[in-house]
Amino acid sequence: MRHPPRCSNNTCRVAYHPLCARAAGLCVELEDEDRLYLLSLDEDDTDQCIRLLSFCKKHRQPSNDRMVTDEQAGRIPRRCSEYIPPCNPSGCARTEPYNYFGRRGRKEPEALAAASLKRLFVENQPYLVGGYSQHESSGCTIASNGIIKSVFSSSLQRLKASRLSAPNNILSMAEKYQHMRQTFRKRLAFGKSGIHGFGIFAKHPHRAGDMVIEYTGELVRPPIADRREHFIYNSLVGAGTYMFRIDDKRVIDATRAGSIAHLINHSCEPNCYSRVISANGDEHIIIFAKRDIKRWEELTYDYRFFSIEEKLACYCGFPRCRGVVNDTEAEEQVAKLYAPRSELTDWKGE
Ligand SMILES: C[S@@+](CC[C@H](N)C(=O)[O-])C[C@H]1O[C@@H](n2cnc3c(N)ncnc32)[C@H](O)[C@@H]1O
Repeated sequence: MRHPPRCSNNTCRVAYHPLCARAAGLCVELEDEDRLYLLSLDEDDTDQCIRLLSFCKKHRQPSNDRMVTDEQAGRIPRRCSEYIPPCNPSGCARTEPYNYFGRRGRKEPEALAAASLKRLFVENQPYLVGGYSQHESSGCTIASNGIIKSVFSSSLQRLKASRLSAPNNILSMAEKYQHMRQTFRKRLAFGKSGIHGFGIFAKHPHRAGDMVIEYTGELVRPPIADRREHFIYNSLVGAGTYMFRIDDKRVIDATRAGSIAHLINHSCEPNCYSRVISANGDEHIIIFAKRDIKRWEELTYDYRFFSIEEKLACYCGFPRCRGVVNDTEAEEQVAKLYAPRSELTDWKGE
């Protein structure tokens, strides 16, 4: 993810670190947010670039300013001082919780604040592939030892049928991986989510089993991830946590580096799922389509958040929402073996 290194005002040369800018309360927002609901990734850009506008203290301005100069949208250009904001039922637009009316599910500010506090504890977990398993539509078999076998018959047919059909020679998981990397900018966009903050949306329909995007970032050990969460990012990033736990020894930190996959929100009825796969000798966290996904659907997967003690309220708003992001089933299993320290007594022997 690349952020603007300096003030978006054309004449200004003030530069700052994007996370510091956010912490300092500088305006950091989507370009042309008023006109575009979703921002497409620049297809020619070789970086995975999220285009955000930010302004230094001097040029910081209400977001209405861009409405003022938005000639393309057919509005009459006016001076900022002449702009009168529309009436807001609660009296002041700035008191509204973010995207209040656009949210699905529960939206109480207290619940949002609680979720924000608990974000520290959220870690996505992929499904680790054990033994041999074959996803219905992926057309490939992944072995636990990392050897990938291609199932030639169905893979090619399905890829051809897909809207963004892959070249005919794509057969193996490694080749599908390459294809996914080459096409994700054309297939995905990010924008404001009805669930939380920003989310990722499908610009094209996807089919069940399609490799959608890789979750990339910095590979760190859990103690480092914990330290970063508690001491660094908590004060700098307001949106959520971007840690993805692969296993007990490895965590992907996508806070400062990585793909836009870190913007995919959780849902209790997700249209995607995560898997660790081996391709080209390396392991990768891949987000796969769980079912057919329509154009402009928001991508979601089950975070499988695990914590016996913490509950994180879920806002996915789907009928079968568990109410929490937690993996309640897994937690129940472990809870049977779990006892708080206070209830533990010394082993006396028999
Ligand atoms: C990896 S971020 C997802 C992107 C996030 N929407 C953003 O704008 O940065 C994970 C954070 O998003 C929030 N989140 C994602 N899905 C959620 C859901 N279904 N309900 C509540 N909060 C959610 C949580 O705060 C979580 O810590």
